[in-house]
Amino acid sequence: MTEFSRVLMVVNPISGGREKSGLLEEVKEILETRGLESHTFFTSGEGDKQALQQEIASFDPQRIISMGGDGTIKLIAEILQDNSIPVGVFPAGSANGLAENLDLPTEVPALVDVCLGNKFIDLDTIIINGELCLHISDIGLNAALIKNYHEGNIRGKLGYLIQSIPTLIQSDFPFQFEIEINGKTISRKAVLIAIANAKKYGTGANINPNGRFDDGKFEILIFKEFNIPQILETFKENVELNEDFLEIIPGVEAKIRSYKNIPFQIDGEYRGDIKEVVARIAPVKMKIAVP
Ligand SMILES: Nc1ncnc2c1ncn2[C@@H]1O[C@H](COP(=O)(O)OP(=O)(O)OP(=O)(O)O)[C@@H](O)[C@H]1O
Repeated sequence: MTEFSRVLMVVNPISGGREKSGLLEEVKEILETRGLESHTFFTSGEGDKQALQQEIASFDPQRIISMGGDGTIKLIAEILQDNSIPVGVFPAGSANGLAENLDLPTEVPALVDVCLGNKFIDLDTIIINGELCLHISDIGLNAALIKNYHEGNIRGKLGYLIQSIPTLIQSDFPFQFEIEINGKTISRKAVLIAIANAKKYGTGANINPNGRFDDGKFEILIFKEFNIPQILETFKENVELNEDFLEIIPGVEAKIRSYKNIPFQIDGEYRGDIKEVVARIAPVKMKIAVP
């Protein structure tokens, strides 16, 4: 028996390039069978923050289900600003970076069970250059790949794969960085530096094997070389990465500087070529339903 009655579905109708009316009907039917009242809010891509804020204020949901990609979860997090309303995640985006880390079931009824269940994590959130980050942000080669992916025509993992070769040829890595963390300033040459709340990228690559997204910290991941065997290692269940490839520094506040403008991304969205990244753990946590 669920101890609440109002469920708000927040649906991005275009996420992942997938039509989802059938999926939505299936979920709504399950909610109805359980005697739950549901509303559906469709994002439009414009003015969503204000419109969703109004919907939450008027419907007063006790549970929210996000049906979209990381951008949709982020929209909800920006509005909630605390962990009072638990959020269930229905992965329906192009990469689903956060969901990849939650070990969610794939069958619809089982996923609805998780979204409505009583097991939660208090997800840390990071503010990076003034923007909320739930999952992973990075500067360097991966962000260059995301930039080229968004400029290309092919979506999904194949699109990333197709963009990887021109990205590698065009990019003049390694880049020179200066990193301020835990009261120290260090210099490093790296192909990319990530600020990670989670363990895995949306592609499934396990780049931060000891990371936890509810420990009040993030990890700075310094990838020092482009090493294909080590990259392939990140797709294994028990990852062993050597220090010549990856250096990991946990922290709550950090500044990363590059001597020239290089691509930067937050949660899979390219955010321009920049020279400085400032990150700090935010006081706000997000309550996410997990299996
Ligand atoms: N109805 C809509 N039409 C166009 N864009 C929309 C719509 N609803 C939301 N968006 C945009 O979709 C983005 C969020 O997408 P989301 O992360 O949910 O899915 P995604 O498939 O992973 O996205 P992307 O393919 O951009 O990575 C935001 O930029 C938002 O403004």
